Parts: sequence; structure tokens; C-alpha cells
Amino acid sequence: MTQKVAVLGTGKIGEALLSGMIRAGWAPGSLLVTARRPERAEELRTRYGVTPVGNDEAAKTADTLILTVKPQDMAALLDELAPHTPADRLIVSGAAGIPTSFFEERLAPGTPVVRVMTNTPALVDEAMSVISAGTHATSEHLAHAEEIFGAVGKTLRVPETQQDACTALSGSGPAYFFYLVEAMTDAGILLGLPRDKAHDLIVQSAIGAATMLRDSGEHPVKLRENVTSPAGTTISAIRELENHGVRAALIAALEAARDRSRELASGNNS
Ligand SMILES: NC(=O)C1=CN([C@@H]2O[C@H](COP(=O)(O)OP(=O)(O)OC[C@H]3O[C@@H](n4cnc5c(N)ncnc54)[C@H](O)[C@@H]3O)[C@@H](O)[C@H]2O)C=CC1
Ligand SMILES: O=C(O)[C@@H]1CCC=N1
Repeated sequence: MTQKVAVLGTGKIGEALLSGMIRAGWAPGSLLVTARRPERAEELRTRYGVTPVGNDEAAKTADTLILTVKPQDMAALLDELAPHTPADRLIVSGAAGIPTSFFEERLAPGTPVVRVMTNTPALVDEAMSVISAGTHATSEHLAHAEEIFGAVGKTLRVPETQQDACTALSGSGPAYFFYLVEAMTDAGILLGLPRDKAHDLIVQSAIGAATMLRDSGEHPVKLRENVTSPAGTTISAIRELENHGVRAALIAALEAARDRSRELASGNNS
């Protein structure tokens, strides 16, 4: 029997995952989606050939339910799902902050839950997805989640205690790089370059640097040293970064993201 997978609350992350699964060869006929707005459901059917259903129908029909609603909407979704979800369904949560115990408390006893933190480079099959098992999830359940999220990039198993830290690093991580590109493009404007040229120079430098980080096998310190000539330009820039506390700012920023992920777990949604 074909395994059916349902994506519930198919927004940015849900659609990125869905499209990646289809690119990786999943049959659209084995994929169900749910969305709040009927126009959105139709859009997904037209774009991917998947079947839109209600949340209750997804729970009854699919073997694996991937929940990609916002953390703030998860309790309401689980209220809707609980009466229709047999305990043999695999629940995969993609939400920041929410622990597997949150699902276990609201669904039938023994329900397997896997928590995943992915990121938006799923759109280009370069996601980093971090995967943890709940109390009743077996290694087969983890392997199934890896098969799904492996369609859009790399996966890594971690203990659930590390999920909030991973959310701060890789879940939110792409935003920090986009922010740096934005700021460096502004610097290019200050230095008199047209915006489009500044953008292209920084983006290609980012792609080159990321490829070297991934493929060279060198430590980032060594890669930076190779750019930094004695009495040259780079060290003048690095001194300013240190003077402005950029390293400390990054450490504090990621600590704040980790703390916010923990707050989402405790139901602080403001
Ligand atoms: N955006 C990002 O970079 C990342 C987001 N996440 C997590 O992924 C989840 C989704 O985030 P996004 O895709 O950015 O949000 P989004 O707002 O684009 O998507 C969530 C979707 O869920 C729908 N929804 C809410 N309640 C529903 C219900 N009861 N039934 C059906 N649909 C319902 C909403 O209409 C919306 O389309 C969040 O939990 C977030 O923490 C994880 C990693 C990265
Ligand atoms: O900002 C957020 O809460 C979500 C989770 C990780 C990335 N975006």
C-alpha cells in the first residue's frame, strides 16, 4: 500500500517541503494538503497536482501528518485533529519551539511524534533540517522523517534538548545572512556603487564563501586569514567589526532566538 503523506497548514514552509518532495519523485497522488483558505487549496492542487482535503480527512486518510502551522496556531489545529487521529499516525511537527510532549499530551496515547526544524533554503533543495524523536517515535519513524526532509536538503538527528539552539542557528540562520547582504549592499551604496552592482558583488561573494566553507575542508578562521593581507584592506574592516562588537552582537542575537524558541514552548505567543 502506498504511504500517504499530508501537509497540514501549507504556507511557506509547507509548500517548500511539498514542492521538494515532488521534485524528489514523490507521486502527487500520494500527497494530501490542507489550507485555511479554499483559494489556497485550489492553488496547491493546480500547481502540484496534490489533493486538498480538510484537516479531519487528512488525519483519517494519511499515514504521516506534517504539521506546518505557526506555533501560535498549533493548539487549535490539535483540538481539530485529536478526535480523528488514530494512534498509529506519525505526527511530524515543523513548528518552532513546540516540544513533542505538547502533541503527545493532546493526541491518543502512544502516538509517535517527530520534531523537525528546517529552513527556507528548502526552496532550493539546500535546507538544513534538524530532527528529534518524541517518546514513542522509533528509529523507523525518524528514518521516514529523514526521507521526507532529505528531499529538500541535509538532515541531522539531535536530542530534543538541542532543538531550541538549532532553531536559533539554522532555523533562523538564513535571515542573518540575508540581513548581512542587505547591510553590505547599503555599504556599497555609501561607497558610490549602483545598488544592483553592489548586490551582485555581495551575492556572488556570499556564494563563493559558502561554497569554500562547504567544500574546502578548511576552518573559517584559516579562510578568513587567507583574505587578510598584512597592512591590507581586510584587516582595516575587521578592526571596525571588532570595534562595533559584531561578534558579541551575533552571540547575543542567537541567544535571544534560542530564548524565544523556549518561550514559544511555554505558550507565550505575544
Ligand atoms: N519561515 C521559516 O523560515 C521557518 C518556519 N518554520 C516553522 O514553520 C511553521 C510555518 O511557518 P511559515 O510557513 O513561515 O508560516 P505560514 O504562515 O506561511 O504558513 C502557515 C500556514 O498555516 C495555515 N493554517 C493555520 N492554521 C491552520 C489550520 N487550522 N488548518 C489549515 N491551515 C492552517 C495558515 O493559513 C498558513 O497558510 C511555523 O511553525 C514556523 O515556526 C520552521 C523553520 C523555518
Ligand atoms: O522566526 C521564526 O519563528 C521561524 C522559526 C525559524 C525561522 N523562522
